[in-house]
Amino acid sequence: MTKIRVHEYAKRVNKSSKEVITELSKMNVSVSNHMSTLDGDTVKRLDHVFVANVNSGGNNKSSNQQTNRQNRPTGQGSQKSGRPENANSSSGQSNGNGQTAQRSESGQRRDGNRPSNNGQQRSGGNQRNTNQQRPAGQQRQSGQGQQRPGNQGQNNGGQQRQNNNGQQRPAGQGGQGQQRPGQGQQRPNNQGQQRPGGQGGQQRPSGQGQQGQQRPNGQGGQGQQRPGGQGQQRGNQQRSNTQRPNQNQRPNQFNKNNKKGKPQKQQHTPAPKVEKELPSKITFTESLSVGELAKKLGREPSEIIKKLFMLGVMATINQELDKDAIELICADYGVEVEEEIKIDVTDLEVYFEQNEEDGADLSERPPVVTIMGHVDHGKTTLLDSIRQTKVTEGEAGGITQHIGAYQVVDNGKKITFLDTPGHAAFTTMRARGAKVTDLTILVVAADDGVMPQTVEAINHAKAAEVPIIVAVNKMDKPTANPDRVMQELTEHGLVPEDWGGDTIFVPVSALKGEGIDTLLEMILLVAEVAELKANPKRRAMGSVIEAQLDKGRGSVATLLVQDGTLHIGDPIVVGNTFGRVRAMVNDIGRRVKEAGPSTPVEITGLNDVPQAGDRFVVFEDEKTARQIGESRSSAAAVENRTEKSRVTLDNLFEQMKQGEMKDLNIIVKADVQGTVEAMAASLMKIDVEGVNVKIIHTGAGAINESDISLAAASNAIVVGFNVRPDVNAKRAAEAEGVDIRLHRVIYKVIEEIEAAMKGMLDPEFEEKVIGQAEVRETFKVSKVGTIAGSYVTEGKITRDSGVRVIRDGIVIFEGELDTLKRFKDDAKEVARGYECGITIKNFNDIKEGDIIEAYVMEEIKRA
Ligand SMILES: Nc1nc2c(ncn2[C@@H]2O[C@H](COP(=O)(O)OP(=O)(O)OP(=O)(O)O)[C@@H](O)[C@H]2O)c(=O)[nH]1
Repeated sequence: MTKIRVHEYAKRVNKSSKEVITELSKMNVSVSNHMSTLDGDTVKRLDHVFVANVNSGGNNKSSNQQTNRQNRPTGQGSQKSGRPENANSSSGQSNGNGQTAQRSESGQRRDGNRPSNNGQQRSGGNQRNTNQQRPAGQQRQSGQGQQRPGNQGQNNGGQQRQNNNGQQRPAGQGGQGQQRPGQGQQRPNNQGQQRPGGQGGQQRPSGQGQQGQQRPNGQGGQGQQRPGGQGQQRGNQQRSNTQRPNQNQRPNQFNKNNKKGKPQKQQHTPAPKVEKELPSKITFTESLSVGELAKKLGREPSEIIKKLFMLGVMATINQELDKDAIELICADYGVEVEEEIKIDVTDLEVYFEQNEEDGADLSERPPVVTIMGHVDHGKTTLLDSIRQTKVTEGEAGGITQHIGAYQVVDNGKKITFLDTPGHAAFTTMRARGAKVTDLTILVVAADDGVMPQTVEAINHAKAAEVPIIVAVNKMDKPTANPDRVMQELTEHGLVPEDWGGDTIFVPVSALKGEGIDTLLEMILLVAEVAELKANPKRRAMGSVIEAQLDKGRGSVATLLVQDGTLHIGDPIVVGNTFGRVRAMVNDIGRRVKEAGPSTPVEITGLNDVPQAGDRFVVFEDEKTARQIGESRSSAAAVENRTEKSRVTLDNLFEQMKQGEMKDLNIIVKADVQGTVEAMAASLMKIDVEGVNVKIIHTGAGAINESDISLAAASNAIVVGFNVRPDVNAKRAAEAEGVDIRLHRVIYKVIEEIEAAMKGMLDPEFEEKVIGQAEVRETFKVSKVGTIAGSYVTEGKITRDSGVRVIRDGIVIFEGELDTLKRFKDDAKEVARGYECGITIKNFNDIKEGDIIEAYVMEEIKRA
């Protein structure tokens, strides 16, 4: 015999689970609850108790059972084949035999009660139902008419109660006897709908009685439902009737919503929970919360939380999970995970990185060339010379116009020259992120040789990893000595091809236009080797060469198209500005409709003035361009308010730790070349794991603006040894946030940088320059020494300040101030704009024009 649960059995024998459990305990069979299973033996033993009781209950009972048994085989074809429990559910109407039996019972009881209650119930309105139920429940529970007057009283009113009681009490077993036929009747009622005809004929009389009672009693829905769902409805009603009394005993087994008339389904045997099928793969960006992951996996969050708990992670439903956690959980479910990388659409660099995959549509593009060199070595003359010889050649009548760049054609091939000579502009653009230049022409005057700015230019080009062609200029001059130039450049790593190196040297005379063709030829050669390519079919992108606000035309920007083709009307984002390309003018002042790769054009139509070096990108539609432009501009405003994160010795270790720094770029400036070299060599020897010291530029003399712009572009630190920054450099360093470290003792420089790299930099005091005075006159006074008649040009000089004497940008003495006087009186401090007399301890070699810098040591408050 199949195993059966206590409650199922209880239903089968029309008893409550409690009764069955009690009986079991009497039999010494221990069961924990109504869900416990009973084996065949126990069932037989129980049958012995319950079925025997039933049988002995009187004629009615036996007839009842007979009716039951008869009903099953005869009335319900489907029941016959199914297990008793399934009989009714197979008919789709009710939940199972056990339940049906109960329902039938209660329904029947109701019917049984009703005939005598009829009149009262009608007048009793809805209470009638409860009225009927309660007795039914009582009868069923006890079979002895243990009515609950209280309940009935509440529901039905005293009169009814009495009547009910009155009816039921005398019914005694007879009441049960009445139930049985009802039970028999019940089934046909339920089944009657399914199988019209069925046993309905026999049962109808009592069934009708039931209906007759219900209808007048205002259970309105029933009347309407009857055609389709009468049996169900009735069943439901009966069920509800049955439930109420049963709720005390089996609170969870019945649906309280049954008033709605929905057929109840198997609630006593909970169906196994059908779990959603797992997805084969899920995707996420950055992270997922536990709740989101659960949703994606189609699982309960609690299940995920449990799994996390097993992995040692205490999580809540809203907790964000990192990639590892997500992967672990998904691996546990056997689900594949993919992280979607979110692209910041407002980052224009992204578009530049993407364009490298164009493949088939790539075609050759003209090289973009910058001319650099020392002052007066002939950069402007060379640019003019190239332009005159080549531009006018092809474009007769074209009025050359300065738009910051121009193109020439040589041997049918174009070359684009950036018209702003000098490395300052070059580096400024680079500092803004623009990698515009493909090639640098280093102009060196043959009569002058390598000069400081020549070296600067070399280092700027090297830092930008741009190949160099050397134009040895002024070859027409009798004093020209190209060999000397070559010799000197060798020392800076530019070795001519003739000498076994790979640098191209072209002797030219910019003034006379000699050697220009060869120079252009060489440019094209280098460009060819570099295989410069672009895709003219795509939307344009590039960089701003220069931009200004024009009174009549508004914002005017010269753009260098680096890839794609720019058209009139294109929606464009330029730096933090946006708009539509309204008008385009080329380098010879002609209006053009489109501009291909490496072409410089001047455009109007932007909402604001961008900056040189800004990137531009054309978008599909104006709305996108506007959105991106606006969000960039607001982001830029926020960024402006926050400090720039250039490397400084103070944040070096932090940056190294975060893996942002692999090279520590240093620019070394010192008073004499020998010191520069010594410094550079010592710095190179610093050996700290994880970071290389890279000297990107060295030079003798004061720290100038160019050093700062190079430092800014290359994220470098400037180390000054016995030198000071000039005014412009100071301003630039402040603006760009470049760290300048000034020293007078070589080992201290090394020590400081090494300590910074090891994260041990812990200076307690910081020097703060408080003012500067210019020596206007000197007085030699015996015993006192030299008095410097000075004028305070900046800040203030105080009695207790330390001083430095600076001559031509070089610190010649550092020491203490001895006396500070205003006229004849000692002064505590002298402010800017006032004259004063200064003497310096142990130093009398002061001269007119010297700068006295006053400083104090301030304690640094560490964060
Ligand atoms: N003899 C001779 N003189 C030249 C040549 N190229 C330039 N010069 C002269 O050198 C001087 C400086 O030339 P620029 O072209 O202004 O030099 P630059 O490098 O542009 O100078 P800055 O703009 O000050 O950096 C001018 O007087 C030119 O005429 C040349 O090939 N031969």
